[in-house]
This record gives sequence, C-alpha cells and structure tokens, in this order.
Amino acid sequence: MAGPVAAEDQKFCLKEVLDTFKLCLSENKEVYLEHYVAGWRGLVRFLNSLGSVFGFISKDAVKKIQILVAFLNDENGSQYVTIQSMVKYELENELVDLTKCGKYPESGCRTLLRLHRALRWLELFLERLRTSTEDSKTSVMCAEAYNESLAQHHIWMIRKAANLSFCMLPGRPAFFEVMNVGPPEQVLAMLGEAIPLISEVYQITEALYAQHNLLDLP
Ligand SMILES: CCCCCCCC/C=C\CCCCCCCC(=O)N[C@@H](COP(=O)(O)O)[C@H](O)/C=C/CCCCCCCCCCCCC
Repeated sequence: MAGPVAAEDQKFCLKEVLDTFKLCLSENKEVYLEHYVAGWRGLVRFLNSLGSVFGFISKDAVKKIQILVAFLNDENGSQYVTIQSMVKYELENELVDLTKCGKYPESGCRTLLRLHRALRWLELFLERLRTSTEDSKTSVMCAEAYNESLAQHHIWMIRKAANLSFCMLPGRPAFFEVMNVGPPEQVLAMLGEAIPLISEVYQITEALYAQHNLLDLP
C-alpha cells in the first residue's frame, strides 16, 4: 500500500492553487499568511514537476516558505495571521532589520518581500501565457516577465542562472499539460480567473509595504 505523499510531491493542479489564492483575502482585504504560503507551496510543486534544473529556484522558495511557516507555528503565531498583522507586530517590536547586518536577517517582513516580488513575476508570466498563441515560447515569456520584475532584485550570477534555466522550460503544449487543467481553452479561462486574484493580493501587499517603507528591505 502506498504511504502518505509529501505535499511537495503531490501532482500539481492549477485549480487548487487558484482556490488557495482565493482564500488569501479576508473580508476587509487583509492577506492571510497561511493561505499565501499554501499558494506558494502549490507553485513549488509545479516547479518541481518541471525537473531538477529548477531545483535551485525551488530550494530558495521552500526556504522562504519554511521561515514563514515557522513564524506561524511559533508561540507568537497569532501575530502572523495576516501580512498586515505581521508587519505591525514586527515593526512595533523592532524585529525587522532596516539595514544590512542587523539582528534579524530572516524577519517575516523581509522574507515575505522576496516572495512578494516573485508574485509580480508570476502575474506578468501568467498574463503572457494567457495572451500567448500556439507558437509562443514559454522560455521567452518567462524570461521577459523575469527581466521586467524579479531580475532587478537579483545579483548577476542568479540572473544568469535563472535565464539559463528558462531555456529548459517545456514548450507551451507540454507546459499546459503539466498545469493539469484540461484543454488549452480551459487553461486560458482559468488563467483569466487566476490573474486578477494574484494581482489583487500583489497590489494590497505592495501598498502595505510602500506605506511602511519596506519595499527595499535588505
Ligand atoms: C500556474 C502555473 C504556472 C506558473 C508556475 C510557476 C511556478 C513557480 C514556482 C516558484 C517560483 C519561485 C519563486 C522564487 C522566489 C525567489 C525569491 C528570491 O528572489 N530569492 C533571491 C533573493 O533572496 P535572498 O538572498 O535575498 O534571501 C535568491 O537570491 C534567489 C535564488 C534563486 C533564484 C531565483 C530565480 C527566480 C526565477 C523565478 C522564475 C521561476 C521560473 C519558473 C518557471 C515556470
């Protein structure tokens, strides 16, 4: 009999990730950290299914997810229920390094900022996928989205490695297949539903971080 399957090894399904991002927003538009992290977990599952060449990316994402999960499970976990409460708690208690070489190199605010920047890449990439044609190249769409967003925050070596890895992405038909949604029309429809959700979560977090001058945390 097969044993339990680790979350990262389960088969990816875009619908599930979409449902998780739907759960992210509270009635008053706060972002639940638990669901935000669960959304990223689902995306990492997708990345893992694309092959080991993306291992260095998924490793970094998993590390950041684990840091945030540790805060959620910590004795002060109730302060981390939403991104808003996390920011308030960490700032009020001076738990965020505003400059390099401080006491809290892995604060929740700083860690989430890295995923937040990656969410912008995701939004741009998915929008390109949604408006792509049969002969569009996933590698080009991914690189364009990356260079327009996340790359600006990465050192040269990471940019080089990331851009090289994009060349190993499967073509559009195989990529759609891994998304596990159904025929291309359904993939496009689901992307049309997912992008505004992801965009809203991104905008709310961006405004919160801008309001507290946290967008450049080292
Ligand atoms: C819906 C289906 C289609 C889309 C599926 C996308 C799946 C993507 C899953 C995960 C994306 C990875 C998120 C990466 C977070 C990166 C955070 C970051 O910027 N870390 C850097 C800075 O961290 P600190 O040093 O300051 O702690 C770190 O240096 C990064 C290292 C690893 C390289 C990151 C490259 C990111 C490329 C993003 C594109 C992923 C390509 C996936 C292809 C589908």
